Amino acid sequence: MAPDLGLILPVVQLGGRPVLGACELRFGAGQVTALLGPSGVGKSTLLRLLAGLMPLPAGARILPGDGGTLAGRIAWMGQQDLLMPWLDLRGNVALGARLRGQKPDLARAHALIQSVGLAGREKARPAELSGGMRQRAALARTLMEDRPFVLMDEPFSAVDAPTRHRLQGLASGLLAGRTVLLVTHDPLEALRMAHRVLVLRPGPNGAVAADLALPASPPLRAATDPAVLTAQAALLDMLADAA
Ligand SMILES: Nc1ncnc2c1ncn2[C@@H]1O[C@H](COP(=O)(O)OP(=O)(O)OP(=O)(O)O)[C@@H](O)[C@H]1O
Repeated sequence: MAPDLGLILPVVQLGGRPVLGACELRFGAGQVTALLGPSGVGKSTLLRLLAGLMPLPAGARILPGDGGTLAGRIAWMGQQDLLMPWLDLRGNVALGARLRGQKPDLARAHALIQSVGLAGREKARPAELSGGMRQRAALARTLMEDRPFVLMDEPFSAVDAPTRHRLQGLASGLLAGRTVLLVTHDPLEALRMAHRVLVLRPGPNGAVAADLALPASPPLRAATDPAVLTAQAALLDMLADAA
């Protein structure tokens, strides 16, 4: 199982204004932690800081539970599939290794393509795939990296609701055992997939408005689960108040 992940942040300033309040967070080992909050609260900023896509402010610390660093141990999946239009599906899934000048493990690529339900489409270019298929390809490419930490920034928001529902199920199974941060605007997605939901709030006075540990039952939860529906209503209220 992947280690847990600690993050200590002072107030994060962007463009001369505070975005994320100071916080000390620990994301559970092998768990999915969902990050919700109003638009602009700093959810993507938090992921970008962890991914090294922006400089850490003075005093910030990233603390993987095994004492190592995050370098080379993060996979990223975003809202856009970022598939290369000139590569076929297999080429896209195996892209990371090729970019690093390594020989891709094509057997692994094939197995992942199968597990996301795209067997037989290996030669298809992205333009020949539906939006949901492209996100499944992006999921396979993310998992191809086989990293313990996975950062997901609204990974399913660009697809229709039934496709999103299926992708949540697929991703939950395939991400098991990894330490995942999932940014989403969708309370139901958070409640179905996550072990824990953090609601972020704007301003400098502490980044976390609510910290919900979800019932012990592992993801994926049923959308019809009464506990999920009650928590969904509470989260929607909380997000509406914070917006
Ligand atoms: N490089 C930057 N320079 C200045 N301001 C920035 C920069 N990056 C982000 N911001 C601002 O920081 C705030 C937080 O942005 P961020 O994208 O993290 O929010 P978010 O919670 O992910 O929003 P959304 O839910 O709309 O995607 C926003 O007001 C944004 O305009």
